[in-house]
Amino acid sequence: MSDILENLESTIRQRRDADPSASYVASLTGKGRAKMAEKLGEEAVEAVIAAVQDDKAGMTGEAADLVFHLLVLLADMDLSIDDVLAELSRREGLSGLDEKAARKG
Ligand SMILES: N=c1c2ncn([C@@H]3O[C@H](COP(=O)(O)OP(=O)(O)OP(=O)(O)O)[C@@H](O)[C@H]3O)c2ncn1[C@@H]1O[C@H](COP(=O)(O)O)[C@@H](O)[C@H]1O
Repeated sequence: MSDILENLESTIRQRRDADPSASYVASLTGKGRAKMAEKLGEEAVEAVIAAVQDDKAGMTGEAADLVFHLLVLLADMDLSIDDVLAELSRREGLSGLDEKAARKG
């Protein structure tokens, strides 16, 4: 699974400087970080709608769009999926409820 994410991350990094008329990644990158963030938000809303409608096929597609646009934004911030996986690994075994309680003191 993470091979697919790593390959996609590598493709996105290569495509950032491609011809925007031939590459969606290059075209979106050229529009700037605010536009990338806006697209991520749009895809998140579309995923929310698919979830509320219990549309499993729609959700699969929207989740893929969401992950793709997240990777585009991470690349723009010079972050990688490995950074995110390291953070998830750090949290492994720590209950979200315990973490919330610790934050609230
Ligand atoms: N995984 C994806 C991927 N998922 C979604 N998308 C594109 O993301 C866009 C999503 O935008 P919307 O659904 O909002 O559609 P839209 O209305 O056309 O978009 P806007 O006009 O609002 O920007 C669509 O154009 C999709 O085709 C993707 N584009 C590219 N990839 C991967 O990135 C690689 C490089 O792509 P290029 O940079 O285009 O060569 C590809 O080989 C794929 O592996």
